[in-house]
Amino acid sequence: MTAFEEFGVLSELGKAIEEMDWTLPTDVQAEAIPLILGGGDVLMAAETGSGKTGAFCLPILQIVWETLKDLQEGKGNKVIAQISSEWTMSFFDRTDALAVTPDGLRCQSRDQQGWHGCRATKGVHTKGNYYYEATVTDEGLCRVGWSTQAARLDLGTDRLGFGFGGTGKKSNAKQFDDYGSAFGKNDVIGCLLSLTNGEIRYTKNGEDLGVAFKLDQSRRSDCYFPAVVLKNAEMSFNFGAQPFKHSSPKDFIGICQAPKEFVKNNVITAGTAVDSKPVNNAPQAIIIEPSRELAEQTCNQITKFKKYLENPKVRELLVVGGVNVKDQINQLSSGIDIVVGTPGRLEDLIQGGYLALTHCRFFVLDEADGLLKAGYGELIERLHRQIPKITSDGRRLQMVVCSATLHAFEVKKMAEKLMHFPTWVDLKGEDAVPETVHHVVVMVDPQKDRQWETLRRHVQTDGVHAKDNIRSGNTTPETLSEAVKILKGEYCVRAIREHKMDRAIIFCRTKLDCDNMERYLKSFGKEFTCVCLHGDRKPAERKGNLEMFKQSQVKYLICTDVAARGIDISGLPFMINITLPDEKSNYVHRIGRVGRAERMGLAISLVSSVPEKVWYHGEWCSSRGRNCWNTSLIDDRPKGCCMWYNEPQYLADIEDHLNVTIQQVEPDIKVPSNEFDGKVVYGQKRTQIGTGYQDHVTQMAPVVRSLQELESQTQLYYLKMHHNVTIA
Ligand SMILES: Nc1ncnc2c1ncn2[C@@H]1O[C@H](COP(=O)(O)OP(=O)(O)OP(=O)(O)O)[C@@H](O)[C@H]1O
Repeated sequence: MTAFEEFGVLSELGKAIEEMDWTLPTDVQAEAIPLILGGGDVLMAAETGSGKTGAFCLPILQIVWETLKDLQEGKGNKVIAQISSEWTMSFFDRTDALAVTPDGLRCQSRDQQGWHGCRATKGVHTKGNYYYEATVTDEGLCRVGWSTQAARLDLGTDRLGFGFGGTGKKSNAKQFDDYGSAFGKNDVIGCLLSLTNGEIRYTKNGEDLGVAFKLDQSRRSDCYFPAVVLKNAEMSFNFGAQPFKHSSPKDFIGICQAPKEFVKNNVITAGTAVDSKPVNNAPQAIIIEPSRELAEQTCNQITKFKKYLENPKVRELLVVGGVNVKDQINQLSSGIDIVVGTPGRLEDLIQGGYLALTHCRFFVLDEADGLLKAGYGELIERLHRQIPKITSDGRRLQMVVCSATLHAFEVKKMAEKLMHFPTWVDLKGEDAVPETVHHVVVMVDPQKDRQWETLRRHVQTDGVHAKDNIRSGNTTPETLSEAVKILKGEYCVRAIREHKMDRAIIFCRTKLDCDNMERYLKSFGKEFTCVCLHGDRKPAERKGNLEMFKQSQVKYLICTDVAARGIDISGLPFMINITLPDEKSNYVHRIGRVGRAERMGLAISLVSSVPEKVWYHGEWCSSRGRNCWNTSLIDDRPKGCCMWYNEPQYLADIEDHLNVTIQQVEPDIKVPSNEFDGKVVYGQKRTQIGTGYQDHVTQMAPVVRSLQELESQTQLYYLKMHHNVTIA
């Protein structure tokens, strides 16, 4: 049995994992896998390269496969049997996109296009006057009332259903007539059925709205069930088990007190109800990733894990922008179980009706803080609203949210709003850098280092100073800023040579900086082979370039923050930050491209000691940077597209956030590795794995000894005081 199987992972998955040389689960995997398998919502905060992808992909893949297997064996609907002795809304007599909470007393549908309905587990017949309350708990369209078992779930659209809607209309047999007044959020609608008089009436916040319907004589012996239909709305129900908000009108009793002989159970129960069979374009899991590269990487990981999961096969699909959408639509319609994608394309397919959320039971936000900071919060909420909170086979939607920098305000707010009693898997309690990453900064000071005045070959700069009249010899902020840009190119080459970097990822601030750096490195010929990865490169080129770098066909990958998160290049030894990111969490992600999976890595950040003028194209820039030469500052009038970048401030912010002082090295970029780990070979597995247990024991021994002595003294005192024992 593999170590993973001990955590409840299927042996088929264990076999695939073994082939990948994963002998032991990482800490985050050991904690998160059982939680997800157990049905919980999880917030997973763990350092870069600690194996978070496996921690959510493995249990999800397992549950998806087990569900498919159950269906194949005809056990699909077995999952829950609703407690039949209670009056609740039915988990079974409902349409797919309507969710019922586990207590059966709240219904929700987040489909904005269609109506979705549900009936109660019991109904009344023959005799008596009955009352229940329905409260609007969220904005949207609702219709509530009574229907027979044979009525359509779209209440009020046939002769057997009687509804009162939020727009102030009553409806039966598709006839909508004015009645009472409109109602909305927080209004309490009382639904009254008098079988004695053959009448249906309603109250709104306790006020009687009068008779709404008279039941035909021929229909009086039917059994009537509380019923609701919702369009992007939510209602809660009280059948009388709790005190009513407005006491039931005279001669009416709470429906849950109806005498047994006048009550019938809803015949649609587990086993006969809504089919939980998969619908082709309705996957069981949706995983959202912030970049195409990361989505592809996660999807590939699933493909590797499922190698031995046979009969049925789990079908995964990558849904990202920049690729032919028709192929994705075709694959969706031919059947899919797990979808991994970027937010924009996912939403396009969902809104177009090509991807349905009705069977989704896992909603995963990888790099969640990044998604939220990139402005996808609303999109995430929109999708979450459309996913039924209880799936068609009666299981609760599970949300998994992860990142190496999950300790962000936005994440906590979102978790409170969308997640269901989530468990934090948080090994450090704050954003942290793995011990395998040796990160240092080099100050680039153009006043001390005047090489820039004489360098014959240097990197082409970004042109922000085109109109700034810069000259060597003068010391204007503009000249020093230009000098920094030139020096940074030089320092980058120096870092590469000093550490004999044959593989490194180099982060620049802008796409233009990347292009310039690429040209500069290429100017050295074969010594520095490199490729570029940023948002202006075509998808095929991006993919090809990343692959070339992964396969070591080129030495350097030059990229913007598009590659900061998640990208996993095995054993990558070095990274260079040409400029620090202004978003502190991205520092953690960028340097986390090295030092992954227990291998050592060196991250060098170049930090300008003087302000550096840089491009900053906001929404006011009509071309969003392409061929924009507006070198005025953003504070100028008219507004320009440049700003002064204060790197020492960003460095201080990062140090403050991580609660560390980052080691500074001299401009010769010699890194004293002894302070880190004298025997370090970047790119290799760390020599001292684990907690340094032996050292630990030696350190702790005297403390344990003195504790033991204290304990023994205490016991002696106790015996002396209470039993008057004299001990020699
Ligand atoms: N149990 C394991 N044993 C050995 N290697 C593992 C194990 N789990 C994951 N890995 C490897 O560790 C590397 C990092 O994993 P992964 O990409 O999931 O990290 P992550 O925590 O998602 O990092 P990031 O925060 O940067 O996205 C991968 O190459 C993966 O194959």
